[in-house]
Amino acid sequence: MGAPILSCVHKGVPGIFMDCHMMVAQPEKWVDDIADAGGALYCFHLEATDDPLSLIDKIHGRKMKAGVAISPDTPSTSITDAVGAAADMLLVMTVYPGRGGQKFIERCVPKVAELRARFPDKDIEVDGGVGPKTIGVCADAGKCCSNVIVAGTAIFNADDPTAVIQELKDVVNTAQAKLTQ
Ligand SMILES: O=C(CO)[C@H](O)[C@H](O)COP(=O)(O)O
Repeated sequence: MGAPILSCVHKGVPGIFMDCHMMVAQPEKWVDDIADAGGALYCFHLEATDDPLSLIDKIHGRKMKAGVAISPDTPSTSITDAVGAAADMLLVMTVYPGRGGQKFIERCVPKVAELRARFPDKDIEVDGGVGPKTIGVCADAGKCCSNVIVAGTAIFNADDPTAVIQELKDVVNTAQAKLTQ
């Protein structure tokens, strides 16, 4: 989806929070377009830039939140303490970027735990192959603790998408509640 579609969605759904995951080369180029289209969060891939801190500044300068994504083969330690502190959200991809419907890559899960240990107050998102069978390991307090979930196939292919959304939310909310006890 490009900026023109985002603009239409923004106009049609007032108040929508558009989390824009930019699987693009040269993510610096699209910040203004996405901001002008009403993007609320601009998430770029760490692998796609040489200067993540300047990019985060640029995103914040356009009044958007900044997300930093890592692909399955990128270690979580590539997100330095400075980058993690500057970002608003960290995204651990649990499939290779490119298309929906891929199998969840469980070996990526420990990266969520490592990031949660270093950045206890950040939003940490998982994206790729997440559904009722895999949500537990993504959300489970104490083991992993991602609090933002992207799910495509599990919802769009479900007989009852509303029920699946509720199930995913319930698992995350239960895990988050354990954390505050
Ligand atoms: O963009 C993606 C991969 O490039 C996402 O993983 C995808 O949109 C989520 O879909 P699914 O839940 O089917 O993995």
